[in-house]
Amino acid sequence: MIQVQNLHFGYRRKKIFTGLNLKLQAGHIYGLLGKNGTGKSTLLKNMAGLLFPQEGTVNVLGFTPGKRQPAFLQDIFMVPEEFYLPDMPIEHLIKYNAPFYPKFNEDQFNRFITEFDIPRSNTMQQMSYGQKKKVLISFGLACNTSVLLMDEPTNGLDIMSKSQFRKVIAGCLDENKCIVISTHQVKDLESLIDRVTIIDEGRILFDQTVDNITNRLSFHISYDSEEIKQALFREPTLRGSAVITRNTLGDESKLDLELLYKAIVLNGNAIQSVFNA
Ligand SMILES: Nc1ncnc2c1ncn2[C@@H]1O[C@H](COP(=O)(O)OP(=O)(O)OP(=O)(O)O)[C@@H](O)[C@H]1O
Repeated sequence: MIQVQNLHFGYRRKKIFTGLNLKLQAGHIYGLLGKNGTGKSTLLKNMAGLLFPQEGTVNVLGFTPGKRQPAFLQDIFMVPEEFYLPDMPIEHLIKYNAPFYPKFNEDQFNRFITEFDIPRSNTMQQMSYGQKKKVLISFGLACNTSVLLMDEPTNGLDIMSKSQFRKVIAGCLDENKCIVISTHQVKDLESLIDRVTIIDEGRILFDQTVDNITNRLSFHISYDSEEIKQALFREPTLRGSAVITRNTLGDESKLDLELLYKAIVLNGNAIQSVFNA
């Protein structure tokens, strides 16, 4: 569905990607993680046709995004980290934008707006940043595009909205859609994503399905000093140590995405060795 091959991209003299490869399939929610400035937004923009590869190719739904063909644009939606919505009521926003998306479903949009508790009578200027963001997310979801890219979607959302966000996203995925979410708010995504992709210094540092991760690794709190010492990664907590160990007993532990991220950044070889074995 999305194939990035040998992507080279940079801003003026600053190289961001020098040969990045990535393949994303339909039916999945991908969590794109990486430190500040590593190129997550840049990658999403290359996929959306907002930036163009300097070398290599990006193929999305069989299209070259940079050509910005109408058939491509009507089947992809990006919720950017920074956005501007013109000052108008929600009805006008729909009236002027929905026609670009043939699969837009107004009933669905209204349902999301209600679930997100958006004051319908307000114009965009009368809404808070979080409320505007929820309008944009609702619109993006209701467009029912095959590809949905979201850059830091939960930034600015309150606690209740974050859990509603997880609920609506999970309800929107089907086997024909691919959702890519770039975020630092890993806790917001933990129960939602089914593949973790970490980029670092222009390359893919880690790319595994959540099933594969929890099959091979166990995430738990340990009080056993020997186990803590042998762990692939450990972090002291107020009660025992949070550890990542090899899942030799077929445990079904819950992925701790923040711990995994730290482990890969700080002790990547140990974690990678489990997957390369
Ligand atoms: N328009 C631009 N002109 C020049 N440099 C840019 C531009 N946009 C981004 N950059 C630089 O490119 C690098 C990658 O930026 P990008 O926004 O893709 O990173 P990111 O991983 O999304 O970061 P964050 O997690 O902070 O959102 C950064 O070092 C940034 O300073």
